[in-house]
Amino acid sequence: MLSNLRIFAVSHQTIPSVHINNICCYKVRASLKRLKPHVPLGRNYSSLPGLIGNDIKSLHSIINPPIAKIRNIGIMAHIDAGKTTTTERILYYSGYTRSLGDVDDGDTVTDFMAQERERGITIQSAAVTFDWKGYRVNLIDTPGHVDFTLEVERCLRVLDGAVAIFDASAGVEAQTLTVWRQADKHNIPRICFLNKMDKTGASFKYAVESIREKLKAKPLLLQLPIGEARTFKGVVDVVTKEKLLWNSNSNDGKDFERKPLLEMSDPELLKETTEARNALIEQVADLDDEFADVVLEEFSENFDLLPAEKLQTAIHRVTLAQTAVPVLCGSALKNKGIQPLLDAVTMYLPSPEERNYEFLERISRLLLPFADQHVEIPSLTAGNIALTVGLKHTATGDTIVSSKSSALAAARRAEREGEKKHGQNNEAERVLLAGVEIPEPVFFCTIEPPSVSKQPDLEHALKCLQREDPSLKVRLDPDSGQTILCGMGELHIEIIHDRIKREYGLETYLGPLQVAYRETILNSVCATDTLDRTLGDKRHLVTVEVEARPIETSSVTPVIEYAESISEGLLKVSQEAIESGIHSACLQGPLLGSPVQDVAITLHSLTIHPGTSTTMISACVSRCVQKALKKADKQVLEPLMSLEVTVARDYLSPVLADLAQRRGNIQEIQTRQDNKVVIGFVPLADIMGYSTVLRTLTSGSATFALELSTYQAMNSQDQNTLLNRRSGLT
Ligand SMILES: Nc1nc2c(ncn2[C@@H]2O[C@H](COP(=O)(O)OP(=O)(O)OP(=O)(O)O)[C@@H](O)[C@H]2O)c(=O)[nH]1
Repeated sequence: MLSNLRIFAVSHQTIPSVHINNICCYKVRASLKRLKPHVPLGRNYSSLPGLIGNDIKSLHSIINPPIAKIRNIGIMAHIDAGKTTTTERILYYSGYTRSLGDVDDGDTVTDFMAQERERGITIQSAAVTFDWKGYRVNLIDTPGHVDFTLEVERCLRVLDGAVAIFDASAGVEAQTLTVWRQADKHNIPRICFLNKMDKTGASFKYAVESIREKLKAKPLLLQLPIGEARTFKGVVDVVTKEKLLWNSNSNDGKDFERKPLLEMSDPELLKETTEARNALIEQVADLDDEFADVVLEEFSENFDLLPAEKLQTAIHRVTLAQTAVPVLCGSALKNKGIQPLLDAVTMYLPSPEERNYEFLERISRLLLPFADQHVEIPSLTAGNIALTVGLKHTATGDTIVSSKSSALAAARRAEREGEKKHGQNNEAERVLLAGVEIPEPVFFCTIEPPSVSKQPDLEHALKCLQREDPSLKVRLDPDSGQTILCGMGELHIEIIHDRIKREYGLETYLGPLQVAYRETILNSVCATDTLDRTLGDKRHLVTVEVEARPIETSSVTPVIEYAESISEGLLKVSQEAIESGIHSACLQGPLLGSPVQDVAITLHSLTIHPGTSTTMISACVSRCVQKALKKADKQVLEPLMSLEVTVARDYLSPVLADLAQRRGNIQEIQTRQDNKVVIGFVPLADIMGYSTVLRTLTSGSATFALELSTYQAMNSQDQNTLLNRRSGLT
């Protein structure tokens, strides 16, 4: 079955079977005789006799690798930067070809159009597949000439990553800018390869600077060249502190030696590499909070102890996030630096499953429901209701469309037909079906698996249940590390508990049910804080002054304001760090550790020492806001429920008497036939276990409905009792 297949080009030949997430790349030629499969696809390869050219050595790539081991990448650059030469080396080292092709001799694999071979340029994108160290790489060599940008654009749509090749003597050239912008548009993670390091005038420093300045990208220097121009003989791997030297007697560059840099033999190079590695670690830590935490917690004293794998994983994440680009160098013509480039492709560029496409979701079966029976159907027309099976990323309340473009097309149609809903400006929003409004959970309790080994099973069960029921929230207690279940009521949590047992075969233990309180402050307060830490050679210094004041929003999302002097020059990354610090401080109030509601936080002053990481900015702002909240007069807010009890006339009095004891506030008593309907408000803390009590009071004749109305301030006596109870004093 063809499914989730990105078609790059169409062939008139029938393809026996195509596997998901491989790129299908048949060049369409006028004569079928010349049709050349550039991707050996699927099983039954033998059914394509005679289509494999003599220059193609390996057929082991027929076996389909796991998706995590696939890399769909493109090569892009300015004309003549060396894409085709680099591709030829890649094919040779991977075992795809037996000999090295040469653009200047007109015998390359990918430039196979007559015009391409004659002119030594790439016109049409060519695709090849090869294996490298257990990875399947589908590679597209794109044209560098400005006239063929449409071709580049067509390729970029199907790629997961790209290698941008530069002429190291020229740096960023005009066409590089164009394709770079196209790659930006398609959100393609990239690595840069500074080619032609052997050429007179080659300059690593200059090329890196031009990436920084012209492309406005942050280069991550993963290698340093050993020599330049005529003296270029290899590279240093900055991540592992090894030198890679190519054998000058070897014609094809297959042989090279990789050796750790030693103080004795290479003192200067080692010093330079250590400095580059430290700078790289700091740069990556600045861009990746997870890595920053690892560095700060474990390796801040000595970066040399940081394992290469940890740095590589973080570089992979940063590359994927496109907040920086790894830079490598070499000389394709002189056969140097290509093998580490291939390692970098598999290590840092994403697999298809790591990329977000517009529609990934797959429906495996379509069913018509008849109560608890289902009948499988092949298709469905608009207006019907059916069930689907196999959705992995969809949760209750989502709208599924076949693609973003079909959503937009539907929006345009809806607009033409005058069905435009008022107040919704975003085109895509207009086609969304009304989602479900998710109420705030008011109860919580801890949930524990029968043994630690069952924790992953519990997490899986809760994840599935949450997708089905968005009113169920699960979080981790930051202090105890326990899993907390937050739900709409006692019955809700009981049912979840029961479903985990029945449907997932897990016997779990629930802690006592607790009310989800909130907190607020009653007066304006200011606080200042300074965070000063030195990490490696780098000083992180932040000083901040904030004001917290009460406002009326009924929301736990704080309103954030900036003094004019700050907002002017504030970088987006710093602003995000500040806001994340404020949000995290407001999630755990000083009284009960509950979310803080109805506050505005104003940033009055902020000084950031150059080079300070965003993690440090966040941490300092968070600490300062917590300080301010602590200083203020505080108030606990409790959930107030609206209650409706339907009771037979004879039982009205005991029900009212009971509600009076529960701090109930009766608004109205209506008559509905023989019944009385009591409508009012009651604090949640006083209505726990109400169903059992009501059943006893009314001999099972009453029913009730409970819903969160608002959060109200507790009176000081009740608040003190609660605080004392929580702190274990009573
Ligand atoms: N000195 C030097 N020359 C190189 C290197 N790589 C490629 N060249 C030369 O640069 C010229 C262009 O190389 P190609 O590989 O065709 O470049 P391309 O980027 O594919 O060019 P288009 O397909 O036309 O965009 C050729 O003459 C190559 O021999 C290198 O590493 N060093």
